[in-house]
Amino acid sequence: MSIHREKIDVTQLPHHYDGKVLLAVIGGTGLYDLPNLKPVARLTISTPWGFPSSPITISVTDSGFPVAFLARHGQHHDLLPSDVPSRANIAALKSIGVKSIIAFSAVGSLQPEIKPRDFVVPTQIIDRTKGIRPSTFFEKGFVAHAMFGEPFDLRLNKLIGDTIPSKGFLEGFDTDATPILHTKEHTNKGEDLTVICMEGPQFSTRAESRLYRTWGGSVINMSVLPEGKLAREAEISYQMICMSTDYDSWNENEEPVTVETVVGNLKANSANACKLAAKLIDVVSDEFKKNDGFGDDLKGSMKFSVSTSTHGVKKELLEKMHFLFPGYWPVH
Ligand SMILES: CSC[C@H]1O[C@H](OP(=O)(O)O)[C@H](O)[C@@H]1O
Ligand SMILES: Nc1ncnc2[nH]cnc12
Repeated sequence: MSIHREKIDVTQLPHHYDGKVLLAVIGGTGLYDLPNLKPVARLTISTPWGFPSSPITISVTDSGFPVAFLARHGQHHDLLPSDVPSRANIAALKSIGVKSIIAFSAVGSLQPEIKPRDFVVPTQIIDRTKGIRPSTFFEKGFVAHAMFGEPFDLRLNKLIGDTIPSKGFLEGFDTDATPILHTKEHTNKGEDLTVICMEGPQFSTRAESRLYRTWGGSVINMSVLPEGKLAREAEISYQMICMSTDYDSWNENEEPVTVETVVGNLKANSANACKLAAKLIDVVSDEFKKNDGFGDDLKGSMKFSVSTSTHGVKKELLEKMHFLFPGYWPVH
């Protein structure tokens, strides 16, 4: 994929895009656009759960494959982790046809071998949020329970691990950093890589950080939940790519993490993050082009995960759910 150097004023782009967009990238702290792609539309989408964090930019790869991009904390990073409108974000992406999401996140490392500027493809999550974030599309009157034992899409996870080399994936790139891509199968001896999701916005105490290490935590952030849960409910395959920016607070020999450290490493590593994002988009778009059901593993899963008899559900609730699942449950 070549770098798209021509600067385009995204505010002047069309506000509609004809056609489905199968892949989305959610950008976290430090990743507010996809500079390697050509933007072709910018959508403002209203959902029954409000507006997303930012307009959704549709860009195309050199081969014309469209990718949606959403900035999790807003274009100017004005949303706290607890205030990210994750339901609107996921619902808006679903409404334009998205089947797979690659979500980027800046994380603290809980393990010495995960160095600042390394990337991690996690396989498990521990929830340390405080229950203040809306974390389901369902509500009183319409009850459903999604599977979440494997919180990330294992097919997407394996595809990334198998096609992007753990070392040297940035070869030839203008950087003095030599990051590693940590994956369960290729660098972690088949052991899960676990992301702890805390509420924030304050960072962890040393005691908390040490506790998470005893729990088997690999990295820590404030954003994989409820995003991952909502993607699961929306039947969208979801994988987070973590970029390590600091050693959190567990290491007695180092100062506890500050935003300065996080932002310093993000800035120094942003070209690497963009390069990795571009590679991942190419790999996933090739998979979609095979047209063999990639991204469809969850299709239909929520239809049969509902506990409430749909005859008893209020019309307004069913209509709201039809934004996500058109045609699933008939409105009587
Ligand atoms: C600025 S450090 C804490 C902040 O960074 C991470 O954001 P994201 O996951 O969106 O990259 C972390 O989760 C916190 O929200
Ligand atoms: N140490 C940390 N804790 C939580 N979120 C983070 N994002 C980046 N570093 C982090």
